[in-house]
Amino acid sequence: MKQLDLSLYLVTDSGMLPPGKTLPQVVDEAIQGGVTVVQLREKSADTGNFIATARLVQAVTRRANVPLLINDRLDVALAIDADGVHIGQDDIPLEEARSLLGPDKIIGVSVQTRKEAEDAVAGGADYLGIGTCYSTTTKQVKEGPQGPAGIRDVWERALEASSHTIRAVTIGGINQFNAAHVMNYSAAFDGKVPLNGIAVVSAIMASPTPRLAAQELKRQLSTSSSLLELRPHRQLEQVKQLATEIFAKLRSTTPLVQHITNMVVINDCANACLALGGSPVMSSESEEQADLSAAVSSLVVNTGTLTSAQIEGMRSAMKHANLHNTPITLDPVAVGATGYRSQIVSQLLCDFRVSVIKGNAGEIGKLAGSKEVQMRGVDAVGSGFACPEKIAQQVALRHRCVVVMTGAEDYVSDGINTFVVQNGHKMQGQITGSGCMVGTAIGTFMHAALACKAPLVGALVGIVAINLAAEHAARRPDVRGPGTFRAAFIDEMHNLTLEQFQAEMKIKQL
Ligand SMILES: Cc1ncc(COP(=O)(O)OP(=O)(O)O)c(N)n1
Ligand SMILES: Cc1ncsc1CCOP(=O)(O)O
Repeated sequence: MKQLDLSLYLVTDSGMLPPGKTLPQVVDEAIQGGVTVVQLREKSADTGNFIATARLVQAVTRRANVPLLINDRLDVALAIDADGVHIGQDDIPLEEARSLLGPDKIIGVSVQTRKEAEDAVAGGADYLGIGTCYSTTTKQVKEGPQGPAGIRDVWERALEASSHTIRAVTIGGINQFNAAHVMNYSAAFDGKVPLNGIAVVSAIMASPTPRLAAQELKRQLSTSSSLLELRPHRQLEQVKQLATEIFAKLRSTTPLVQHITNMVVINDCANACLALGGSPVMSSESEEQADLSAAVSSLVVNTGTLTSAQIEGMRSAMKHANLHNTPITLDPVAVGATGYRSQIVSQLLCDFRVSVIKGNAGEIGKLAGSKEVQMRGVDAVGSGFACPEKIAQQVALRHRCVVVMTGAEDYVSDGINTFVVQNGHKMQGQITGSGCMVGTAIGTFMHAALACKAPLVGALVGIVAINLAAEHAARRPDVRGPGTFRAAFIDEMHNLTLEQFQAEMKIKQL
């Protein structure tokens, strides 16, 4: 196999150069920042200028021992003895390119579909450029963006067709905010086989500081590798031990937990967060999310009473949370109830990496594409799933996150490990917002959970803690109905001790 590190792949565009910088300078700085392969893409240069520019860039790439590929133009590649070419579906056919360049040169092929991937593999491509991932202003593309789920689909086919020998990057709209999410979400076969890298144009070419831009992208790539380690096989005893550690850690750290939540429950969620040991911040204004994100430890996003302004706030907060690797707990309230909500939630899941999705059976069922349990307003209707743990597991695998599906028993899965929580009290169903408070509880523990590299256990701790508080509240003699339960519920979140948590948690592994 040819030596080729595709992890951070720069495609040039001299039309985007920042003022005062030349193309070779930008390429040089980008390589210093960690770019591992360069493709010279000069769409408007005539042949003479293309060759002259290629020679200048080649002096830089050769010095750094980084391969230089030429976009589309075999004649230019041959003229300068480049390391290879990158060709698209409308360019010179792969077989002809191979016979002109010989077996040792690198040939990359752009693919958008499973069929194109199969053909490129059969034709002997060295790597694939799968795209477009997200919308981009750098190139006019014929088809809409595929999102990381579409990229995963093509990547899985390419791997199968090549018996796992082909390499690939994805391209289109990738930047420092979404690079880790793209790598994590597009990884094939239940997240086990990541792409070899990302290809970017504007994220580096248009940056006034290309070295820093490349460094930040590299940092995001290493975040994405570490995400693969967050889902080891777990044993029940180890989970209980970690759960106790996470519970104790929260009380000694007071994390700042930002909520963008609905207007029905906002006050209860803020109080629940405080009572559990967190510090709530309830801002949804998009303009302040960049600043807030530097201080926030965990983000809870709840779609209960969506407005356009709130959606903008969510998108901005989630984008910055992804940049800082801050855990996001998404509560897709009423996701199946209207087409609008479904579309907003699926766009959020396409664009941003979430650590946990928490929902009732109807909401999680909708995300699984199941019709067994449906939504009426914000409530799930129907007799329940024949196999609830499979639904939770399926959604966790699809979205590469932890899924908490609430109900009489609560299912928690990261796709690899699945647990059922048997704590809780039926009075939780008699007050509004108890589901939203589960989202708050999970979000409150999630910072401590990530510090222990255990998001699955963090979600378990959140749901156990709040369910135990409900059990304790319901037992109190002063609780005579939903109103007094609601106040007692918050009290008991505050009063819950580590010893009670340890002794009373009822978790079973499935
Ligand atoms: C790495 C990588 N992937 C895809 C493309 C797109 O190539 P193509 O389809 O040939 O389109 P143009 O680049 O020619 O506009 C690429 N250049 N690099
Ligand atoms: C060349 C190319 N091919 C598919 S999208 C694209 C441009 C990607 O540019 P950017 O990284 O700026 O979105």
